Amino acid sequence: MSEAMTLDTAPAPASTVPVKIRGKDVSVFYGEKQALFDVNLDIERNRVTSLIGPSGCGKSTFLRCLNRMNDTIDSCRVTGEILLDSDDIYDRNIDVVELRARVGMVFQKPNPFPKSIYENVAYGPRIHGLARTKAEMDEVVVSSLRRAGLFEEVKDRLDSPGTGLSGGQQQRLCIARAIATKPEVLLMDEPCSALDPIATAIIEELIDELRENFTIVIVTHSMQQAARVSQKTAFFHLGKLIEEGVTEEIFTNPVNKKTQDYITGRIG
Ligand SMILES: Nc1ncnc2c1ncn2[C@@H]1O[C@H](COP(=O)(O)OP(=O)(O)OP(=O)(O)O)[C@@H](O)[C@H]1O
Repeated sequence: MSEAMTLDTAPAPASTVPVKIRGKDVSVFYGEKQALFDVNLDIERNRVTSLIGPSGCGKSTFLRCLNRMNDTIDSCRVTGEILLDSDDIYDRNIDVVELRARVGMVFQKPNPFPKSIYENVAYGPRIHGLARTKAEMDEVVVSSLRRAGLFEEVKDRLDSPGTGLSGGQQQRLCIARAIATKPEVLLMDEPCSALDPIATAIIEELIDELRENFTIVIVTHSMQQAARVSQKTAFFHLGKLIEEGVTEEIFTNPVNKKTQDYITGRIG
């Protein structure tokens, strides 16, 4: 990766890609402690956006705001506005279960259910009523496994436990499970941190293919990974969004000194 070169380059032209999620003045508090400060960030449709920054800067907190996973933390309070297309996802009338079907999530550690490979993928479509017959469900399961790049490896053992797969296969199973409900957005919280380099490379390739059909937001500690997989990058520091823009610009021509310090390893 190139080192930051200058600090005085003109900003990139405004993007014309449609916005899928718009975060406006998003602040997050855990009890008295404020973890995010007035974050304004647009997530573009069918792009991969990386959230980067030092440990504790609020990347995962922001990611979890996007499908209201923070609702599961009692002390957590979110202010500001997050629009998914034109829907305010914090509106009282929003059905959170439906929201999480539209905005799926893949976690750091692969976490298949203690069920068969088939059932791991069929679970979401079943509870959301997305398949009426066994044939329809088979089709959803097979196509989700295919899209997750796992079908060929598991097609002869769909009834075996998902937990019996390798770590990288389990993570692809979790991706298949997440995309089986046909979400519009896929959130990935350090999806490769528990994987070896080969499994990581497979997931990174998959992310690139998936963006054709999904909008993806990924939290990563690896700047190399952000540079490889994302078209947009947002840099957070101490709960503030410091800088965001085209990935290549962020890594070669950051405007802010803190971004430059982070990408050149002086902070972090
Ligand atoms: N459940 C929680 N309760 C209280 N404080 C929390 C909770 N989750 C996160 N925080 C705090 O909020 C801040 C942001 O944390 P967050 O996990 O979003 O950062 P991060 O950038 O994703 O960090 P990392 O890269 O280490 O995962 C930190 O100070 C953290 O201690």
